[in-house]
Amino acid sequence: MNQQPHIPPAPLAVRMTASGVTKRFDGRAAIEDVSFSVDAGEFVAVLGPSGAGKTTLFRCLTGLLAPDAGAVRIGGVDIAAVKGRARRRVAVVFQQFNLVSRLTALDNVLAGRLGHVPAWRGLLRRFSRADRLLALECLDRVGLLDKALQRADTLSGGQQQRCAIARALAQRPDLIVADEPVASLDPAASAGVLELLRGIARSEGVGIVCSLHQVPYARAYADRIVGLSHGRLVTDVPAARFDEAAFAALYGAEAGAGKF
Ligand SMILES: Nc1ncnc2c1ncn2[C@@H]1O[C@H](COP(=O)(O)OP(=O)(O)OP(=O)(O)O)[C@@H](O)[C@H]1O
Repeated sequence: MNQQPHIPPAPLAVRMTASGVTKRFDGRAAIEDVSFSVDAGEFVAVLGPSGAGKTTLFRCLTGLLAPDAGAVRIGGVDIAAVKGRARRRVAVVFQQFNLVSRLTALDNVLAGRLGHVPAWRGLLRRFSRADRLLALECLDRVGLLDKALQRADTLSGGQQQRCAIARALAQRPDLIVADEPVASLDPAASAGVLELLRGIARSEGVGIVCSLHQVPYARAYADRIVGLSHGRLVTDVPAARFDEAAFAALYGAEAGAGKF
């Protein structure tokens, strides 16, 4: 297998735009009037204290929740208006990887093709040669080609997350939404996964939105940082400009500069 697998990049014009997104529960806004965009090839980190609305925002970005006001457009399409397989425009990477433990890494990555193949093929796991080759290329891209036939539950945490990223890539999405993808990993594995995500944004042209708890990771790996506080977007700056004042504005001065 080639050292640098050729996975064709998503069209460069594609990006995510959230405009005026508001979601209320029992009349109370979990997020309110949130607007930001992600360009193709861009890695955007979402920061914010617990309860700020990150989960609600991410559920709106993936189309799982329909906003009460505003819209999320991916490649110009309102994601809340598309159903089922059409949601393949957005791939999700989860904190707990969400792999099928008894399946091989390759079979897990092939699950990323389910939105592209006829339902009967998916049910019978009859994937085409082209799909299998693409899945292998995605495993190669994340450095796991030699683990393709290994059961997912025999992989390390970092390898499992890489496998989940390969599954997301196999979906050929316009946007990858990574929901605290390193919260379950040790520092070395975390750095590897974030490095990989940043590289994928660059080389595959996909947009990446990634929630993180550790501010230093966001500053080190993201292109831009958006900050949510009490459901509102209070920060949207290039990562290099996210300074101690921005940190204090987001988390409160008492949060402690040690976390910066
Ligand atoms: N299904 C729901 N029903 C009622 N209230 C909800 C629901 N989901 C979220 N909320 C409320 O919306 C607000 C934002 O919650 P959300 O889970 O989006 O925050 P978060 O930033 O993801 O927090 P954390 O980092 O702790 O997971 C909270 O006040 C929460 O109680």
